[in-house]
Amino acid sequence: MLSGKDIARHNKRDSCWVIINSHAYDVTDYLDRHPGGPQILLQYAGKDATAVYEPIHPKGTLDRFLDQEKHLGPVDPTTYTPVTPPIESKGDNHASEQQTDIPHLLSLCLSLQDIERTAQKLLSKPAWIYYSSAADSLGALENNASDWRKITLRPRLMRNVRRTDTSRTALGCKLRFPFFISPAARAGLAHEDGELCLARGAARKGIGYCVSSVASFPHADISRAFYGELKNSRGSGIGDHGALWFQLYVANEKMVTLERIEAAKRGGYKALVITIDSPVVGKREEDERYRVEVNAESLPNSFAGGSQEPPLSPPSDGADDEGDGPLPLRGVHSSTFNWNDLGWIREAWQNSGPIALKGIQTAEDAMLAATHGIDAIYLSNHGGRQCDDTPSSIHTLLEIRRFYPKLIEDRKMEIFLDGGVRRGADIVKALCLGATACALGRPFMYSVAMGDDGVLKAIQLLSDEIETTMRLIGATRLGQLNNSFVNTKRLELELVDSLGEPSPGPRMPSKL
Ligand code: HEM
Ligand SMILES: Cc1cc2nc3c(=O)[nH]c(=O)nc-3n(C[C@H](O)[C@H](O)[C@H](O)COP(=O)(O)O)c2cc1C
Repeated sequence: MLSGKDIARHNKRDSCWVIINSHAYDVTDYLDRHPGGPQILLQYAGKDATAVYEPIHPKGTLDRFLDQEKHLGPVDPTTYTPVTPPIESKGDNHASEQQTDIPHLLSLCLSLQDIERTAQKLLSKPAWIYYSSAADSLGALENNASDWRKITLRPRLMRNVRRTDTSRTALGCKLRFPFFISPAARAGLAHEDGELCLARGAARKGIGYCVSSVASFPHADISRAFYGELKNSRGSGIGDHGALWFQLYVANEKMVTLERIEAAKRGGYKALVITIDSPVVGKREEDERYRVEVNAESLPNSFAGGSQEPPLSPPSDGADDEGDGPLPLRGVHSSTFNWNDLGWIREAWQNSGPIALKGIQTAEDAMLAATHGIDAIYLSNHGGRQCDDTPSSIHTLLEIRRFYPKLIEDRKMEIFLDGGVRRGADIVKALCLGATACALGRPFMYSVAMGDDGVLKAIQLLSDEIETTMRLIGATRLGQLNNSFVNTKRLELELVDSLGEPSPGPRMPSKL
């Protein structure tokens, strides 16, 4: 068995070992390929990195990304000092007492905002920061929250609205309600069952769940949880509704992307939702601040004199157009991914279901998606976590309506929206303007803090609100919703006067 002393000797760039969960790993050759950058690995060179590693990486990361020969074996735990994050692990409340009374807490949740407030008390500090953070000055996040209110409803009255039908088909799957769970990484930070809670909840209630590439559980387990629950729901009339889709991040290494697509096919995921808004990861300052604090307190000397870069700053000077060389700053996913990569992705997916592009923020890119034969566009600014001061998805929908109305009228491409959706009325507004369905990210992550019951409650709250709003504006079926039910004037004042060229710009062959 190795000892802490053996590991401590490998504390430099030319030989860098770390301890994770009492096992040693040689990451020397992995330094420049590490999506979180080499700096953070070098800070922990020769030391125990478990406390920082664990909350960030999905289970199985070491097996998937680090060659087996670099797994050096167990380290005697009496021979080194584990580094633990000094910051208290829970939020600002008595979480352990409260966790025992989840049913009571849920009974007090009458809206998604209530679920968020309750989750803030239950979640660990790193989980709360990771879920709630957004990019830069939070401008995009604020647009997401405020734009829904700029559209008002125009109720038509004196209609028989006793019975409503809220079902819809999206990406070839039947849904009981016109919303689904947005892909969000690392649900395991909120609950030990993480994504499994979301999968079971979606199946039980007959809604869609688009699972992140970066899930805390293997995609096969999530799919088993979903289809297992769907089978149990048969007979209740719900079992033929519900959908499991796969969100794809195109990775720096083509092999990793191909493996993800294979996992999606094997797991019976019915659509591929490719995220296009993340050539680099946004500058989320709360996340970065937390890491700096943890590192500074665990390793007091590593920031002496402020001379070192914060951990998420790998060298950016060598980034080039060829897709090789060091990763660009915050280059967690592929930064060369472009329209010409759709060819090999399609080939690998082999028509296993529709393909959607997630992260469209302009009418030009919506048009380009149509010319590339994409089945669905998913308007989103990533919950304000990527580029700051970007338009909300409902703003982008209005832009498309103004400049390319045919994209909506033809109904050849389905249209999804997410970002700041917190009320059933928001979803009704989007549907009035031509959206197929809406999705929610953070509210569902917060609901996971209360396990399966939390997820079911979030779905129930939202579906109740949709039905009530439909009745109050005089609609009984989703097909009846149209733009006469909404006043969009305020938000339309903010639209651009003209568009740029809907061309992909300079010719960009695939570099992957
Ligand atoms: C030892 C083997 C390691 C492997 C194979 C590995 C692998 C990965 C992978 C695949 C990602 C991308 C995950 C994603 O897309 O969210 C990542 C991100 C990251 N890793 Fe590691 N990692 C290792 C060790 C560490 C250690 C020891 C630390 C810190 C002490 C660390 C800190 C980070 C950070 C900060 C990110 C960026 C997370 C984000 O902003 O999304 N990693 N790593
Ligand atoms: C914690 C968190 C993790 C996310 N992870 C992913 C991801 O892995 N893939 C992706 O395409 N989008 C990801 N997103 C963006 C969501 O899919 C979605 O666009 C966003 O959360 C919608 O905004 P909302 O949180 O206001 O509902 C993430 C969002 C959050 C909050």
